[in-house]
Amino acid sequence: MIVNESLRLYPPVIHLIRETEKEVRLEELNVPANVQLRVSNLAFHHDPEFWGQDAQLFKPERFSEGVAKATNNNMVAFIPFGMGPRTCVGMNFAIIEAKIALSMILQRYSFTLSPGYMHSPINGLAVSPQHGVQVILHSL
Ligand code: HEM
Repeated sequence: MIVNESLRLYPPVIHLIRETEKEVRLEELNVPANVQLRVSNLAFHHDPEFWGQDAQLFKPERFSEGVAKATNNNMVAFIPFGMGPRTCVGMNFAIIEAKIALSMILQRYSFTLSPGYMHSPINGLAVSPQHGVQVILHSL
């Protein structure tokens, strides 16, 4: 739940890139050939229409009954790893790695956010905390 909610609010990749091979019609939009389209998963992830008026809040319990329930079966509402034939090949690896790292830390420590932490996510190669994440570890 925590991993999913983090990926929703702060997807490391904020848009999916596609390029038209030939002219295509997207509803009322005519897109010529050879145009690069950037589809903002970040916008979908923050859309109150999909997530409610509290879309900006960190609420891991949204995912308590799984992704399908959280998104109301809307496939584009939550796509941190993209979708379709070019979906991320590292998705399972990345999720398992995050869970293993978190559980290794939580077996040994509890932690709180340092008062010095400044919330400032920034998009570079991937979204990351601009000033790092300072935490205070408490040995268990
Ligand atoms: C939290 C971690 C990660 C996130 C959020 C992420 C996200 C993404 C996204 C959004 C795409 C584009 C999908 C699309 O265009 O539909 C992508 C593609 C890709 N990712 Fe990841 N990724 C992550 C970790 C990894 C890891 C660990 C690997 C490799 C071990 C990996 C390998 C790839 C590859 C090879 C592609 C290109 C797939 C293709 O074009 O066929 N990713 N990823």
